[in-house]
Amino acid sequence: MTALAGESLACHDIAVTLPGASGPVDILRDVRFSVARGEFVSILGTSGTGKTTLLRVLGGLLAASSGKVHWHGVEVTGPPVGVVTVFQDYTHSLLPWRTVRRNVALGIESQCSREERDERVDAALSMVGLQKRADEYPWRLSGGMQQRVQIARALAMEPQVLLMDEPFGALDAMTKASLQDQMQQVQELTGTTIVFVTHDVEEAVYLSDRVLVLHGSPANVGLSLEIPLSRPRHQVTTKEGADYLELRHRVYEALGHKHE
Ligand SMILES: Nc1ncnc2c1ncn2[C@@H]1O[C@H](COP(=O)(O)OP(=O)(O)OP(=O)(O)O)[C@@H](O)[C@H]1O
Repeated sequence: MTALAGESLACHDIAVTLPGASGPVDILRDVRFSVARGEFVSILGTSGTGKTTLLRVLGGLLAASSGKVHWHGVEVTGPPVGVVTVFQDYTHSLLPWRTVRRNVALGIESQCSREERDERVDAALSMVGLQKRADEYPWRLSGGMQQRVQIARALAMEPQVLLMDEPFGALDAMTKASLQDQMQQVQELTGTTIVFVTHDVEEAVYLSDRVLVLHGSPANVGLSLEIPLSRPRHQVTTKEGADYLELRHRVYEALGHKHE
């Protein structure tokens, strides 16, 4: 199958059934959508709807029970080169005996010369504002900084697609807002396609070009909503706009929160 022009990832009728305590459980059914190159797509849904499961299928970390994922028109049968996943749990993904710099280098060590590796690590650290902490150990850094190290590691791999599973879920509101803005800048600079799982409606509307809401059991895409807010976006002014509030309202409704 050839990819449509500008298409990056595409899900064709994905279904996932997983073993449950009392037999197989259908988690996802008839999930179909595509993500354009350079697009920022968020996936929302109530707890347990299958967001992480869908992200794992997209990243080739879990095989769908039926249906296919295509990456530039080629079927995904394992983690594709160029598609990198960032998880919420930064504490377990950083190696405490390696400095920040050497943690960031982890994914590219065997792939490039020392000079190129150093250049890519420096560029990634600068994108997340951590150049000055490069020679420290990650356990000396705050939670937000540790998550930035994990993101820098993914960026050093120069991915075409970043799959992010609630990357800011464990952070306080101020740190989260600052990382959201850093992600906006990184995407503007690199043109990376981002698929972003979150529980946070405000975060999804603020960051995305499109929001997908999973619903039902088994779940499929209940809402696919374009977010045509101008960029760059601003934490205060964007969120005060009537268009932002209307989009946020529609996402809440799709999640089942009705205003009486
Ligand atoms: N390895 C597994 N084996 C069996 N069932 C699983 C497995 N992983 C997830 N599940 C089940 O699949 C369903 C969807 O889980 P998933 O983690 O994808 O949901 P989610 O929308 O990401 O949830 P949350 O928002 O709470 O993180 C849940 O019912 C979960 O119990």
